[in-house]
Amino acid sequence: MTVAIGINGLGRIGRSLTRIVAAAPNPGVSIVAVNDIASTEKLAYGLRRDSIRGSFPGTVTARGDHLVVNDHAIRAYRQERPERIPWADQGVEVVIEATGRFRAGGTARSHISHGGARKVVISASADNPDAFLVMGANHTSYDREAHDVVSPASCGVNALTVMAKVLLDRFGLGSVNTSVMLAAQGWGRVQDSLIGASRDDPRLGRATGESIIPHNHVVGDLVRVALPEIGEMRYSYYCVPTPIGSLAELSGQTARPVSVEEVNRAMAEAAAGPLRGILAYDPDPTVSIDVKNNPASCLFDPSGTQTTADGGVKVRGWFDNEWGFSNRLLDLARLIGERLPVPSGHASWSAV
Ligand SMILES: NC(=O)c1ccc[n+]([C@@H]2O[C@H](COP(=O)([O-])OP(=O)(O)OC[C@H]3O[C@@H](n4cnc5c(N)ncnc54)[C@H](O)[C@@H]3O)[C@@H](O)[C@H]2O)c1
Repeated sequence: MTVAIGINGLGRIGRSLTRIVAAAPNPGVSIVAVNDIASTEKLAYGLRRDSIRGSFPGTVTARGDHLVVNDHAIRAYRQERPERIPWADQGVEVVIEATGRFRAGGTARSHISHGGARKVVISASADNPDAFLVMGANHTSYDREAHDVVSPASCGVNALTVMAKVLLDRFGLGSVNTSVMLAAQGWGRVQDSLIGASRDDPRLGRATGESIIPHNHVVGDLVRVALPEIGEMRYSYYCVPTPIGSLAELSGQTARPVSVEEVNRAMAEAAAGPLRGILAYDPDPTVSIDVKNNPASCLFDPSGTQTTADGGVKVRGWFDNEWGFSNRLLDLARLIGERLPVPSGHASWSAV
């Protein structure tokens, strides 16, 4: 089946979603509507020209209130408030909320209560969603009746969680400490500017090209939401000036001493087996730009593995913070869209 999706916000994430869907031979989703505060002409330009990904491999034009991607016409709305977007008019089932402005579960819910969509996926570590669902870790806990607004947490959480899951399942894992180095974001500032800095942390308004900027991201708490067995965690998060490509490192204590070879074999087996497509494994010496366009949540780097005789372990993974995460958003939209509950009075509704 094909899930009809709408995207609110055609920025870095929204454009990645559009490119991924356009390039896939059988994406399982169809983008039927988008919304942004930018004009349709600007949205088309933003898809055609991209400083990180290069020119669009196909055609994108603005035609009235539609964005035409290759031969596919997408209704483009221009509303500033989520409750004003008439998703139901286009048959949108799942909205991907990707503006970064409406991260609160309550606000995002208006895509359903006012816009007529069935479900919402927030493209960020949202505030108070019905569930945090990390693909490969706890996505099977999705409850189609109870979960209307879900969040896949963040790109860093996804990268850490899949490595933690392999270690936890194979060797037991506790006393976990993590670091994420996140590539530049759209909200970053070229010069110091404290006005409009994201959230309350003034350091996020500092010039991104000049510094490694610590950030109080709740990454560890969200890994624990996906993997509660992991227990207490400590975590650090840094914004770094690379344009794309981010790094996640995780250390902890295994239940018994393990060797570097055992850890790397476990990761390689998971990447070829149960976590195929979500965890990738590459023994070639890697730097951050090498992960560009990689669709996995985490590209495991075996050269980063270290162990100690008393059960200490440290692992390293790379992730394309836009591309990998956008692939997970689409995985989640498919998972949810294919399990939509039957509305009362529709006994023979499909996709049950
Ligand atoms: N970029 C990444 O690497 C990344 C990775 C994971 C998660 N995220 C999260 O995804 C969200 C979006 O990030 P992004 O990098 O795509 O941001 P972005 O700034 O590139 O894009 C945001 C888009 O939303 C539009 N917009 C702003 N206000 C709007 C409104 N009121 N109504 C409709 N559209 C509006 C903007 O015009 C822009 O096109 C953020 O919450 C971010 O934390 C980003």
